[in-house]
Amino acid sequence: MSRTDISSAGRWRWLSGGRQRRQEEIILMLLCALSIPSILPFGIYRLLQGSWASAAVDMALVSGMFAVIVHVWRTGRYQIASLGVTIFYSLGMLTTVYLRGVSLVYWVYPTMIAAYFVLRPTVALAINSVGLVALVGILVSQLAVVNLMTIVVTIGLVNLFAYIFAYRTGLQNKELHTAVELDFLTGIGNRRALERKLAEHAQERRPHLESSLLLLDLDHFKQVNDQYGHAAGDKVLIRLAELMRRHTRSSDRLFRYGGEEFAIIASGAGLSAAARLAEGLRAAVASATLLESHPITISIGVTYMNKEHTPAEWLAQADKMLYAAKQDGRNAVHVAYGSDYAESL
Ligand SMILES: Nc1nc2c(ncn2[C@@H]2O[C@H](COP(=O)(O)OP(=O)(O)OP(=O)(O)O)[C@@H](O)[C@H]2O)c(=O)[nH]1
Repeated sequence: MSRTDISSAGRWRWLSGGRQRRQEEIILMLLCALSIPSILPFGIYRLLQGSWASAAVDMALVSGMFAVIVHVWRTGRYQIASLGVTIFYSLGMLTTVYLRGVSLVYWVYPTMIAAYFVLRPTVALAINSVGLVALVGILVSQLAVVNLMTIVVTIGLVNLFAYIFAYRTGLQNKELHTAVELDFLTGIGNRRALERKLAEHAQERRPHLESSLLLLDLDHFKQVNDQYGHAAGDKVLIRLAELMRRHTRSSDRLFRYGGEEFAIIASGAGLSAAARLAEGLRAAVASATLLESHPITISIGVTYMNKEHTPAEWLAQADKMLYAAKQDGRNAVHVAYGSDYAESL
């Protein structure tokens, strides 16, 4: 885990129950948690007034929010819960307006905006549009056309602005994520991207999606820098990344995780396929001209990403193999076979 990840995880630790949680989970739980004190007093007030139907709607909303918090807290699953909360909230809001009339239409605005916090903008817009049509159906007999139009136009504008804001924020987040995870020199993933991909694979529940990890290191790269200069060294790094791209599948993920250290997550590759890929890469680099008048070679350590082990253990195992390849005289591939690993050549 990078230092930034550790510090942001620390910031949310009190909310996460000691577990690392996605931002979406926390937003959904916070939204539900804030809804409870916002709705509960009205539910109690209506109970005291004897407005049983309205009180029942309020109490159902409060109980629903509480159930969602418990579900997301325990399972970490937020996608279906987000959709469920939005639909549940919208139905509650419509029922309240139906039961108590137009004076409660103010609840429509925060309810609809909340949808953009927990759902993709297009899904939120679709649900809110259906909600708006239903609202018009409820209010059409109670209001003059001009008043109904005012409500429709203001709700429409609130949705339009919320949609544009959510869409732009999503786009910026995506761009930021891409930029933060790219190696500026070679254009492949950086260490942060590698750590995220390893963590994702560790959490992947489908057992047939196996992968292997290759760690590659340029041999005697210091000599290249010392003899030809840093710019020539940079050119070698760029050319090596290009060669790696050509020799891997589009589903494989490439990273520069250190100065002259690269990694590949070979998707769908068991240990034998990964060993063949590593050997092919080693031979391709040895026979390519990455630097004119100077032979360039790489050493590679390979390990199977066994789900019984952690990302840190995969990295340590591959690093051990890389070290062994260096000890073996370099320009070599070492593969972690043994009882710990699922496959052998
Ligand atoms: N040009 C360039 N050089 C880099 C970059 N990052 C690290 N290096 C160089 O990579 C070299 C790594 O040297 P060492 O760790 O001694 O490894 P080595 O010379 O490759 O030796 P072995 O790994 O043992 O084969 C150093 O000279 C670093 O300056 C970079 O971004 N560009």
